[in-house]
Amino acid sequence: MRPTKNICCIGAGYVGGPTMSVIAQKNPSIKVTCVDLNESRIKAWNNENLDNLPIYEPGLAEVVAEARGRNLFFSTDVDKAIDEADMIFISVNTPTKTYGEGKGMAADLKYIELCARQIARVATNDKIIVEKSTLPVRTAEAVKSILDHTGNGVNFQILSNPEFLAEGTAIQDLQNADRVLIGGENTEDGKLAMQELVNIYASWLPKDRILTTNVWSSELSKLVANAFLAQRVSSINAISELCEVTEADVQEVAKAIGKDSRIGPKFLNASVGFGGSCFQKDILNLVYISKSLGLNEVADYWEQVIIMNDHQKNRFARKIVKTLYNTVADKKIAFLGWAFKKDTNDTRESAAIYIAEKLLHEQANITIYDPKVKEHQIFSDLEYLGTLDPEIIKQRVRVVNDPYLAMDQAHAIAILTEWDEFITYDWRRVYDKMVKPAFVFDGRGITDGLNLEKYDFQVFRLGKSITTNKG
Ligand SMILES: NC(=O)c1ccc[n+]([C@@H]2O[C@H](COP(=O)([O-])OP(=O)(O)OC[C@H]3O[C@@H](n4cnc5c(N)ncnc54)[C@H](O)[C@@H]3O)[C@@H](O)[C@H]2O)c1
Ligand SMILES: O=c1ccn([C@@H]2O[C@H](COP(=O)(O)OP(=O)(O)O[C@H]3O[C@H](CO)[C@@H](O)[C@H](O)[C@H]3O)[C@@H](O)[C@H]2O)c(=O)[nH]1
Repeated sequence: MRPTKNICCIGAGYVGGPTMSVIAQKNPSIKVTCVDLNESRIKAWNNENLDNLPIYEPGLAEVVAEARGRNLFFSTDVDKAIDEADMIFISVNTPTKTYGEGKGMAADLKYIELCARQIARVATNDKIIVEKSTLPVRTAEAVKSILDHTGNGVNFQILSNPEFLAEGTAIQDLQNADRVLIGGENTEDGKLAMQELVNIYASWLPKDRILTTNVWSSELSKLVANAFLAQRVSSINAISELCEVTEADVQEVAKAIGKDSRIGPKFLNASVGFGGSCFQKDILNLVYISKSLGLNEVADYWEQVIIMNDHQKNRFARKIVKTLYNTVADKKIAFLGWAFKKDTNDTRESAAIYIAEKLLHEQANITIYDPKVKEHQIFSDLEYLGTLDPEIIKQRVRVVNDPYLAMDQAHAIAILTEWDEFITYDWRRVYDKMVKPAFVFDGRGITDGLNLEKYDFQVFRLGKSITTNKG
């Protein structure tokens, strides 16, 4: 097996872009080419102005500035990059299927299959293929079958190397990963291929954080990691509802249980619901796999994590309507935040989209401010739902660049993303300009330290009963 001098990554998205940037930064002697069919995305990756990269991630621009043009390249010439590469990462999207068998549950593997067929068609020498995308367990079998039966007598080794970075902290997560997981075949060639990939990560990570397993354990571990993380959020969200009716405070409960080292303090923030492109998709995939294998109790167990998440979003929207005297019709509701979490411009599956949908069905007017999400993205998220009349969206939704403008003359504020800047606002000024009584619905648990009640706000924070300065 020849040493890896040339890497190609198919898919320059939220994973491919940052991951290849860090691999290139840490391995200056390896040429890394990230390719994508999406021309505007590649153009943005090549933009001179680093503020215009297609993805916002703290620290990403600095890494790209260091490696781009040295040993990091972005291109739309997929065939050329495949042909030149010793190792090919597949980092394309694997969304939930929207058609046919498994619709709404299974992962759509059409992009993966297209990549495998393209590699098989173009490759003229042996290559290591790395599954970077999140895939159902045993996908490597299908990839191998396509490569082996339509190839040109070329040998392929398939590795599974799922990515665990979280958006908003991608660069930090990549540079200081808790672990890297590499699954491969237990054969001579399989072990050599795994070693090639271990070497790449070992240029910056301690060896004991690089785990090697069989392919199936690696593929399945990715789905399981996300299922466990999301389960913690749904668990604490379930408790938040119980807190609201018992005068317990979910933040105090989370702190108390998190001190137990067996439970740990992370991922216990009650919220308006988890979003992002991964949790829901990957759990649905796990549920689908379990059902397909006849493991109905296993499927039901994990499905409950999603059911609780949907419930949390619904009840937050209902709480707003109920508190505003059972009607939000023609009232102005200010949204602080649209991204699914702070420090990202990604809005996929963001809870804010679903809260807006419900309030628009109640004929509310919504004014949205998010420090990183662009107006066209917000409108496209709402139109994509397919449940709202486009005319209604146009009439009732406004996106503004100034948070004070968003909150001016609002009946209520809904905090839907935990952006740090929200707690720095002049809340006295906000209060003075709002319709009274002025309500704040905190879906992210960030307002406690602000003591908004002192300005006479009526505050609902998930997991705590409504509070006013009168107690
Ligand atoms: N977003 C995350 O935080 C994250 C973290 C870990 C794992 N993952 C997984 O990584 C995978 C990619 O996720 P993402 O968020 O980067 O998706 P993305 O949609 O941002 O990027 C995927 C890119 O692949 C490109 N693409 C698709 N088919 C192609 C082809 N045949 N040739 C060239 N380019 C092609 C698309 O144009 C797109 O730009 C998914 O399986 C996801 O589950 C995502
Ligand atoms: O205590 C918490 C923690 C998270 N969330 C929400 O959960 C969602 C997901 O957050 P996070 O996991 O931080 O971001 P992702 O980028 O979706 O990352 C997850 O999904 C990725 C894609 O598979 C994995 O690689 C990561 O390890 C995994 O954390 C967001 O809406 C968060 O606001 C909460 O509501 N409460």
